Amino acid sequence: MSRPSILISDPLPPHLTAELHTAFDVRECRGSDRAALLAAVRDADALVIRSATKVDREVLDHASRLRIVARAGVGLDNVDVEAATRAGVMVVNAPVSNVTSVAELTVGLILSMFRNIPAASASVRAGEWRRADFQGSELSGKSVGIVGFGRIGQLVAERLAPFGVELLTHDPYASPDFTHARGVSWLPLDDLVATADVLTLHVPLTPATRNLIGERELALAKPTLRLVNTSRGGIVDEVALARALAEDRIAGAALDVFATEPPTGSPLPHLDSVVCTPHIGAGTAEAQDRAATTVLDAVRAALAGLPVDGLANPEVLAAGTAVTV
Ligand SMILES: NC(=O)C1=CN([C@@H]2O[C@H](COP(=O)(O)OP(=O)(O)OC[C@H]3O[C@@H](n4cnc5c(N)ncnc54)[C@H](O)[C@@H]3O)[C@@H](O)[C@H]2O)C=CC1
Ligand SMILES: O=C(O)CCC(=O)C(=O)O
Repeated sequence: MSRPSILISDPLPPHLTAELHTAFDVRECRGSDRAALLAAVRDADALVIRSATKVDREVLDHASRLRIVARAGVGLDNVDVEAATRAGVMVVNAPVSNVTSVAELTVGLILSMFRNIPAASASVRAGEWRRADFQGSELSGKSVGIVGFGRIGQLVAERLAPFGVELLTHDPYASPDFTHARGVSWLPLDDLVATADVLTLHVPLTPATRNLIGERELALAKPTLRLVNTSRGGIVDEVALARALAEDRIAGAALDVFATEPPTGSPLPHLDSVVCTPHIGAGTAEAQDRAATTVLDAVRAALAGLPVDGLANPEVLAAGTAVTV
């Protein structure tokens, strides 16, 4: 009998994938290369992805043997979970794997903006010594608005509290009692945007959150607002953001994520008031190890016909459509 086949289409830590080879036929491809993905997924019993692989109906249609899609990270916006469920394919992610890493990057990006760290560093590297040009502001005493009070939003609040900031949040699914118990005031989104000196986004990308921060919201902001996006590019209307920054209607933005990655052709990375990073919120050894361990355990269980913890679509198993290989 042939060994079950695992297709890995985004990079995972090699020291964790090496041991798979003893029990499985492990193949790799680049998920961003659509033709390669469609060809390779035909023989796959499990598909392991990160954010660069889009698993939509076309991929599922090419994958008649597929039992499980395992997303080594949090966001499932690149997986059509509904279509997978209809196809009887389990979907699993690693929801707590990178929370600390993203919260820490968020704090770093906020401080980078307040103290002009990237520009000051580039200037010294260029042989300059322009101290007066890099006068910044203290974070202490400022209002920080957290959009989305889930795992990452809550940890960002916890990490920022010692800086002496006023913590505010908007999350339609978190009650004011819940946020107040954690020292964070709950506000409607418009009030949050209008009050904040820092607005940091921690929501999933869904039809309801696409362009959550657009022209109308940015028009409510104070000119001192600094926006941080370590969630997903599509949550901010990038055209409206570029306009608000170019017209000095807000003070700055720090962006780890973009609507299209890499953001070829976008004016945002070229604006002096923008700090940007290439989607590295989860880019730490610890987070990558946690994410890979979680999803590879799920893959091993699924391919052995054992129960899989934390499925994003448990109804697949309830319907009895998952088949033991
Ligand atoms: N830059 C990176 O490398 C990473 C980015 N992410 C992104 O961060 C997102 C958030 O992650 P977690 O906090 O772990 O997810 P989570 O599911 O724990 O929290 C998301 C929160 O957003 C809230 N929410 C949903 N719709 C909202 C709306 N319209 N307005 C305000 N709040 C809303 C939910 O109620 C929930 O509390 C992920 O979905 C992912 O897209 C996650 C990990 C790494
Ligand atoms: O490492 C990755 O794939 C990106 C992490 C991410 O964006 C997520 O976990 O949602």
